[in-house]
Amino acid sequence: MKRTPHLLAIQSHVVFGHAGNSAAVFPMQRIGVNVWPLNTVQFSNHTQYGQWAGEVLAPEQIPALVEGISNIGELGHCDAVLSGYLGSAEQGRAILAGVERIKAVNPRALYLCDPVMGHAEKGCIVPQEVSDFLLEQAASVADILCPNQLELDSFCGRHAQSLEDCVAMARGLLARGPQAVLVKHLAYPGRGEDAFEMLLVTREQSWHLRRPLLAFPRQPVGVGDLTSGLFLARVLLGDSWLQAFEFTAAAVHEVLLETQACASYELQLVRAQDRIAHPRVRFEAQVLAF
Ligand SMILES: Nc1ncnc2c1ncn2[C@@H]1O[C@H](COP(=O)(O)OP(=O)(O)O)[C@@H](O)[C@H]1O
Ligand SMILES: Cc1ncc(COP(=O)(O)O)c(C=O)c1O
Ligand SMILES: [Mg+2]
Repeated sequence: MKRTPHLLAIQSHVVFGHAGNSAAVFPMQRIGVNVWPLNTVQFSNHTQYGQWAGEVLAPEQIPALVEGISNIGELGHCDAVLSGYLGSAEQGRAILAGVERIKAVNPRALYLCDPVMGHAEKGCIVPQEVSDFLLEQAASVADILCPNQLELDSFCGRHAQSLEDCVAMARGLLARGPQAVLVKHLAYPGRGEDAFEMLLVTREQSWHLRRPLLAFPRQPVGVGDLTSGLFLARVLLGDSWLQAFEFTAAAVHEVLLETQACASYELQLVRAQDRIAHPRVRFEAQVLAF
């Protein structure tokens, strides 16, 4: 029997709705991964509501919790670490120490970093020191980086001019150490207006994928977290980079279709659960020549 992978997911938790772990944990479990959620913050709701209650986890809790898992002899079973929304840069440094510790007992373990940097206009609020930490420290430790366009641009210190430029920028990130860069959402000048585009760049190949752009009165939050979580889960389940990319695009699209059909601002993960596990749609990624 195939072993069920184990994944330590370190990102935000919201009591109401879906962002961070509250967007990623259930879908990853639903497709067959044992998830160990470690919540960097516990907020009442995601920050794009403009107000929230709750607390940031004290950074010393991260090594303490990793130590606790080590003490019961389970740390070596961790196949991957995922990090997303961070409450502080100190939390980020504690995560990197945890990743180092896990890799020492399981050198095959992967680290996926979703460099959530915030989007002031959209109301996603992340402290500046967190962005600095992601740029200066996390990118070189990650095996997989999952920026959106804004985060890719921040990493490179300039705005992408074209799709080819996005590939070049992602290759620049690969040069820092990661094996794969998944750009969850492209927004370069001159792109088509009718599609939602994604990009996957590895050392060997680059792929571009289009899925339909859906209209929402308010853009749902947590789509990025759902995307990075499903991508890592599928890689752990044995998919190639390309298979994981195409599956993720299809499963996320299914969630958005369900969310749109319910006219909901929050992702409809429970209602879409069977469609997450067995997407009805399929999007084929195209190999890029450049
Ligand atoms: N198919 C789609 N149609 C329309 N909007 C989408 C679709 N897929 C994702 N989105 C939206 O696109 C945005 C992606 O945000 P972006 O900043 O690129 O990544 P992240 O979710 O990591 O913040 C989100 O607002 C999400 O709700
Ligand atoms: C608490 C929290 N976590 C995570 C996110 C990131 O969500 P997304 O996947 O849309 O980037 C947000 C965005 O507002 C948030 O408020
Ligand atoms: Mg994001």
